[in-house]
This record gives sequence, C-alpha cells and structure tokens, in this order.
Amino acid sequence: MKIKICGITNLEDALNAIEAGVDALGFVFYEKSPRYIDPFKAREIVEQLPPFVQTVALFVNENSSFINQVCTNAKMQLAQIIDDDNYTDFNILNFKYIKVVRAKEKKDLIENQGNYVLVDAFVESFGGEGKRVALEWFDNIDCSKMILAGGLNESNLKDLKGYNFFGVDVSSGVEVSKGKKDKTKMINFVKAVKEI
Ligand SMILES: O=C(O)c1ccccc1NCC(=O)[C@H](O)[C@H](O)COP(=O)(O)O
Repeated sequence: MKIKICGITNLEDALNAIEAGVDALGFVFYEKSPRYIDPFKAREIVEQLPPFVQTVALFVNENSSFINQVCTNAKMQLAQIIDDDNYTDFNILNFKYIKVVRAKEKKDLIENQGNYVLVDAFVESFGGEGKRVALEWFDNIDCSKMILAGGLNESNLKDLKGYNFFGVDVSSGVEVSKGKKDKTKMINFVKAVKEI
C-alpha cells in the first residue's frame, strides 16, 4: 500500500518521512492552511531529496495556469486537486493529477470507483483536520484505486484490513503541531501500514 505524508513544511520532516519509508510527500499550496508553504521554499526542499520519492502539490479551487506555474516553480510531480467550484480545466494541466473526493456519503464513493482518487473526509477547511471517513461506506466498493485520507493514525490503520486501498494519506496523525511532523509517529505509521 502506498503511503503519502501531507503538509510537509521543512526539510527535516521530509527526510525523516523518507527514512521512515513513505512513497510520497505532500506540499500544501493553499494559503489559508496552517501548513501552507511558499512554492520556492518547497523547491529548496525538493532539490535536496533523494530519488524515487514523489512530490505532490495540493491545490484548493485554483485555475490551471496557477497550478502549472506552482508545480513548475516548486518542482512538483503530481497535483492533488480539490476542485469543488470547477475552476480547474484539466485538459490544459501540464502535470499528472489526482482529484480529491471530499466524501459526505457513500454515493460519493460509488461514483468514483475505478478512478485513481484521494478520498478525504468532508471538512469546511478542506483538509488536515483529523476527521475520518466512515469506513462502512467502503463496504462492497472497489477501493483498489482509492487513496484514503482523513483521521488516520498508527492506532486505527488496522481497521483498513480487507479493504484493499491503493494507498493512505496522513497529515495531523503524524504531527506534534500543525505543520511540524513527529519522527516517531511517522515511523510507527509506516510500520502499521505494512502490518495491514
Ligand atoms: O493539511 C491541510 O492543512 C490542508 C488544508 C486544505 C486542504 C487540504 C489539506 N490537507 C490535505 C491532505 O491531503 C491531508 O493529508 C488530508 O486532509 C488528511 O488530513 P488528516 O486528517 O489530518 O490526516
């Protein structure tokens, strides 16, 4: 199962996450987030990363030229897009992307089966709040292309057994405070994923 740690704001956390064994690092380019990072600061981090780690840029209701510009400036490889208001023209994106499904009910999952999507809990602030998606909504759903986010931590990952998620995404569950990750929590999170 793939693992992404989101809300990276500094090099130390990025390197600790990689040492723990994650596949992808998420950078939040949404200015209202406490985990916001300036694109050129993100680039400085990315330039010091080892190979084979995917860099993911998170956007909230942005147009495609902004997304292209930030991904270029910050050297991102994948855009993770919340697009509730249809601002993004996906046809003119220069980068691979994954859409975020902010799940409010099981129907949201049924509609997105078979597509690579990141499923997060619906929160007004758009993410990073530690709120979980009701796991029973995934019963009888094909989760093999879904990345589950929202309220995951080292203790509750065992609940995912049997669902066959493509990946998991975490932010607050491995933090000491908003925007600062905890090395031990990241190590334990990765270990717990491998035990699913
Ligand atoms: O993390 C944020 O501050 C954030 C702000 C606005 C939109 C999305 C945001 N995070 C997106 C993520 O991918 C988080 O990892 C995801 O919401 C799960 O967060 P958590 O429940 O804290 O693990």
